Amino acid sequence: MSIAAIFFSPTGTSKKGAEAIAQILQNDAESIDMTLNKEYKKRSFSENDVIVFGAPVYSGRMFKGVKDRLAAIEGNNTPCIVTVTYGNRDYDDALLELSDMVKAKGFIPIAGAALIGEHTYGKIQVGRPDGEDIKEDRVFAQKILAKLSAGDRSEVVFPGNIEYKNSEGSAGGKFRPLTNDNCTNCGLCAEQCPENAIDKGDYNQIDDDKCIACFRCIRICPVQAKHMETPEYMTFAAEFTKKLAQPRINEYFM
Ligand SMILES: Cc1cc2nc3c(=O)[nH]c(=O)nc-3n(C[C@H](O)[C@H](O)[C@H](O)COP(=O)(O)O)c2cc1C
Repeated sequence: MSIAAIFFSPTGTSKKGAEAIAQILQNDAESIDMTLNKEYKKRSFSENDVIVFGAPVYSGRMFKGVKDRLAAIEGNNTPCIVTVTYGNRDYDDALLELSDMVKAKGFIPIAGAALIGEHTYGKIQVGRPDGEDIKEDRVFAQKILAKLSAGDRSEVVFPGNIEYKNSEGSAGGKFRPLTNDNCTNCGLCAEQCPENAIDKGDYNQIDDDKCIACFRCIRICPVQAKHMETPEYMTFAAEFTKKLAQPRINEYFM
């Protein structure tokens, strides 16, 4: 039996939840990071394996590129746990969409969760998932273990609209990070950009069509050269932070 966490996680919050759950199921669970847009090794899982999927909510949906990345992954009646992480606004149809996506690939969602993570924009639920969230994830994972050991592989039906919102799906956000004079041309941002949107010869240049505004480049830049400190963004971020101040709770389904 192999247990793996498979995730798309530009700023690392979805990774935390998926890995926390997978590690309770098996302490040496594999981590398969599908954040980058590249050719992934084909993987096929059996009915004896268990996969924990994780991805962020983008505009109430899955980012379109998640489906492309999952092309390399195949289940064969493989039980799975679907988790989405969202920034305290709402997860809308994203959990249902991820569940439908993996079902089409041969997985059986026997549990799932909509988890709170720090929002990419503004200062919303900063630091989440925190220690308390991870504790809750672990309690949930213990319940999954009990379900599995009872031989119960019943599928969970998740909330959401059958006709998902935003019919086009999510292509990401509209903000385009800038680069300041701190840049040392180390190239990390371009290497780690999930959609290869940053020009490898000129890190100032961002391909508008490719960038998904995930802000991974801002989070990982070792010298804080990538930023989004425009007056428009700062105004938006302050208002958004105020609007989403009331914390929501993690929701677990089994
Ligand atoms: C383009 C974009 C759209 C987002 N849409 C939503 C949303 O609809 N609802 C929400 O609560 N959070 C939304 N968020 C916040 C992310 O879901 C949240 O920050 C998540 O924790 C990021 O996951 P990651 O760290 O795994 O990349 C959005 C973030 C981005 C970048």
